[in-house]
Amino acid sequence: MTPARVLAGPPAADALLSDVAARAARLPRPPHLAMVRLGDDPASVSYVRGKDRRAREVGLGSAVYALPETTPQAELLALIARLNADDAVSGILVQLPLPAHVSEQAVLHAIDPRKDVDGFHPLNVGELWAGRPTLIPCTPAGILYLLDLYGLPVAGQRAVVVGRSPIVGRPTAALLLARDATVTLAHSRTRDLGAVTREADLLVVAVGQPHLITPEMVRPGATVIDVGINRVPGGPGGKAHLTGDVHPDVAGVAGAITPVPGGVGPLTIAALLANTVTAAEMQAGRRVPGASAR
Ligand SMILES: NC(=O)C1=CN([C@@H]2O[C@H](COP(=O)(O)OP(=O)(O)OC[C@H]3O[C@@H](n4cnc5c(N)ncnc54)[C@H](OP(=O)(O)O)[C@@H]3O)[C@@H](O)[C@H]2O)C=CC1
Ligand SMILES: Nc1nc(=O)c2c([nH]1)NC[C@@H]1CN(c3ccc(C(=O)N[C@@H](CCC(=O)O)C(=O)O)cc3)C=[N+]21
Repeated sequence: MTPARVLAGPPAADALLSDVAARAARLPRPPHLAMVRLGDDPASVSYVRGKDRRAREVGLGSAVYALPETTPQAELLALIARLNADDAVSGILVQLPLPAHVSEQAVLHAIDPRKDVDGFHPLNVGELWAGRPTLIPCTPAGILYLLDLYGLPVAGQRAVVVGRSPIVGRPTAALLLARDATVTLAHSRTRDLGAVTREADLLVVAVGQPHLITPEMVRPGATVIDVGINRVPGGPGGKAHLTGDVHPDVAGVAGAITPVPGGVGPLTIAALLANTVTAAEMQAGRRVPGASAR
């Protein structure tokens, strides 16, 4: 079989970001993204830095609130309340995971749903599952953008999503359903995972286990989206390197596949900035919530 087509993320992200920049330039003032992170987890620091840099590159305002790991929940909620009330702030992102003394649920409920550029507020989650998406979680939005850009069909496809987290698996399943795929959502309690994944025309894997998906679990010709980002030892010079949830040999079976790194990750960031512009457009009265996304 011919090796799978590689669905490269960076060119797709650039295409989305050029549209983001054009939409931002049409607004009366630049959309502004406020990002909050607690503590100094190296991955979080690096992701937030990447988002901040890309935001500026496309003409968005951006500010990072780097708070100590020990910040009390009440203080974090007070900051969110200030950002909610500030008309100059279009979008708010609180980087996850949060330290154990802070309730993720309390924080996500506190963000104004119209500024919720992660799409994690229960109001936006509900709209997504009702098929009326407004601010869509960034990784699922990025995956759909990637599929559309590479001309891969979604409607009518048998889609299997492995992983049911609130930030990736669940909203991806909801979005694929809104786009008329026939969706199965698999997880750690799924019996005979391989039998389920082999049914997929479109397989999305968001688990966090290196090389969980092996070639015999994939239907020949399927499209495989590898969301996993795992840091494993044994990279060049003995350093850790990044690898996905999908075994590299799957490229010999699949019809199309996303690499890690350089696949879904860059689209996640681009989708966040697209959401920031969407939020700013809604706040400027230029867009009706619910009239988007499909
Ligand atoms: N590229 C990007 O932009 C992003 C990448 N990621 C990466 O994606 C991966 C997943 O992240 P996230 O969703 O936050 O992870 P979570 O740990 O929150 O969720 C993992 C999910 O995988 C399921 N799972 C665990 N083991 C198995 C198994 N053996 N078989 C089937 N399902 C299993 C779990 O099932 P159960 O619910 O039953 O426990 C759970 O639903 C990570 O590697 C993360 O780094 C995350 C966000 C963005
Ligand atoms: N509130 C919140 N919103 C998020 O969207 C969110 C979050 N919290 N917490 C953590 C996860 C993870 N995430 C990624 C974003 C970009 C890359 C990315 O750009 N990855 C590059 C490589 C990056 C590297 O080299 O480490 C790539 O795949 O090519 C990865 C992962 C967003 N998340």
